[in-house]
Amino acid sequence: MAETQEQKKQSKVPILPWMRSPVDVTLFEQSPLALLPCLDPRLMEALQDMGFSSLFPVQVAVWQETIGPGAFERDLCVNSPTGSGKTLAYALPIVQALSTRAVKCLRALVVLPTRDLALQHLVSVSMVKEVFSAIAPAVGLSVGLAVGQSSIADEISELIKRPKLEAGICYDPEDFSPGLQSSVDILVATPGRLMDHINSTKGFTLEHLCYLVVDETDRLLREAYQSWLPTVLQMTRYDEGFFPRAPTFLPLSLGSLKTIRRSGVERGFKGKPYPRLVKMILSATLTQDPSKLAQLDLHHPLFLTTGKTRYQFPEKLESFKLVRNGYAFLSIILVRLDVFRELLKARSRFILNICETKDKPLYLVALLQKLEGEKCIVFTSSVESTHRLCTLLNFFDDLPFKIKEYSGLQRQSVRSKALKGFREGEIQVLVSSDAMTRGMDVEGVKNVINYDMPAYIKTYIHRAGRTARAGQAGRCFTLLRKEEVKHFKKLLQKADDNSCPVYEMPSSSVESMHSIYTSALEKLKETVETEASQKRKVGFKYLRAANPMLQPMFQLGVSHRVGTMAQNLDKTQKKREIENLHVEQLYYTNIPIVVQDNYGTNTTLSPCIVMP
Ligand SMILES: Nc1ncnc2c1ncn2[C@@H]1O[C@H](COP(=O)(O)OP(=O)(O)OP(=O)(O)O)[C@@H](O)[C@H]1O
Repeated sequence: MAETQEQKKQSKVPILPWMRSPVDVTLFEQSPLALLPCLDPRLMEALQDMGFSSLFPVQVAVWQETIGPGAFERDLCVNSPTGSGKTLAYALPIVQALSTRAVKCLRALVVLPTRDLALQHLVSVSMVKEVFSAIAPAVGLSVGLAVGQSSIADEISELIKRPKLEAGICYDPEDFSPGLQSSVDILVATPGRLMDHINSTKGFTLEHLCYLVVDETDRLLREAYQSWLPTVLQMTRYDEGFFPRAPTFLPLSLGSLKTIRRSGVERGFKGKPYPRLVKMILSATLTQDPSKLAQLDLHHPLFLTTGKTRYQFPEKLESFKLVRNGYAFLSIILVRLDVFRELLKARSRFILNICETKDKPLYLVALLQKLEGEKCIVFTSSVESTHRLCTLLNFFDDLPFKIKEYSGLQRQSVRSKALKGFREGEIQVLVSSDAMTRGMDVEGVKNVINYDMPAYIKTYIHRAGRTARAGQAGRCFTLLRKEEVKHFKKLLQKADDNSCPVYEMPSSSVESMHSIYTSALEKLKETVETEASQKRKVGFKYLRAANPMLQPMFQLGVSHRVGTMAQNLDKTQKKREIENLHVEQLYYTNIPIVVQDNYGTNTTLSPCIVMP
């Protein structure tokens, strides 16, 4: 078969030698649980309780290299499409391997990206924890979570067994108590919280760690977070000689922590005096960049991938594009001319943005109607447009499906409720920003709609991957403006995919909605104005709460509120992703307010709205 353009391009990109001869996951068959060699019967039962009767190909391939003949001898790099079952692929062998452990201590660490703090990562990280929690107790193992969902004090009491002392933070690294033990065998963590525990939690140690999983590696390697990766690697590195190697780069606060791994053969690495930390890295869009992969210090890595191209879509995913029809567009413009003139006069950037979206909302509504209430996720490019679009859609009267928004602008409780409703089928359409693109697993999502075209192929892959999961069929629609068509074509070529036909949407299906659209736009305009004035008030309210008396509370990790606060205060600051800050300290001065993030960067919040 002739090489495609993308394959030719890829062959010119320098890749690491071990990546040139991968194990092809497509050559593996789905395997019934009963035929899986060495599977612990207790785990088989747990899997059956989850409703799983067989393992997917990627899970079989990883099993072969871990519990099977591969015997964990090599580090694994897995590139497998969204929804192919990567989580269980690493969870099952780790749990099986640890099932014979005699003493409880932290032996497996799974690190996932932070993403929008307090938003998506909590969902996807919790999902990873759910998978472990569904199988680990069957063999007497326990699983913990360190993601900043609860206060650090609560987290510590979950993770560390303290015979006499109550939960608390160790501010003095010298004050190391040997009586403390890990309550968990497996920890699922995000880098920020992991570093908090490494730096401050008495009794938290990685010295027994046997397995390190870096899920969604490409994304995680972008998260430096106080050098979490080199720190973890350093803390788990055993000394080849007899004398402990002094840590060379660790921060002072880590000085008292043990960085030399215990020797032993407990993990059964034949012929090796010291246990090697086994690493597994996984993604649907795994990086091939040698410099990035070098950070992981992989041991004799084995590359497992699906198919020939770097980016693969799920087998049963169909992609379509919706391109604006010239006549329909013109007629809509004519009908809405008055509204647009009005809107253009307005100064609010929200309203100007509405103008830019032109007829897309109408096409979206027509498409949703055609999909007849099937579960859909509609992706937009920002939290603001998520909110506006969802508000607008809800002004279309009599739509026969329920639409909710899912974004970082909402309170956590509201978001959780929306997601629960969506999972349970009470809500059929979820409008979301890219917060939901990675890792999110909601059963029965039949369609993904890119209301705004994704800028990168990786974003497209992860968005589209919310459907067609676990071997199910799914469709991905992308709404395109004329000027976007070329860029979109190029984008798909990166995944070597030219099969994205135009989805026919007759102009008649949108024409009948003109008047209702006009009135919905008017209502949206009013809502946006009302919300803008409310937001100013909210700014005052939050700042009043930022009283110096509350500082200890923030230091104990009640930090999301500060993030939310910042988000509500200043739109330009938001661009710098203030909502993602994990705030360590909050200083209150009259003017201005400064928050400090995990990188040690101070960010000044707009002083003009500070209440004395
Ligand atoms: N052996 C199995 N049998 C049936 N369903 C499975 C099996 N393994 C995983 N699943 C289901 O497949 C879905 C996708 O799994 P998972 O979330 O692990 O995929 P993934 O490859 O990590 O996807 P992403 O890259 O999008 O995070 C989940 O709903 C999971 O419950």
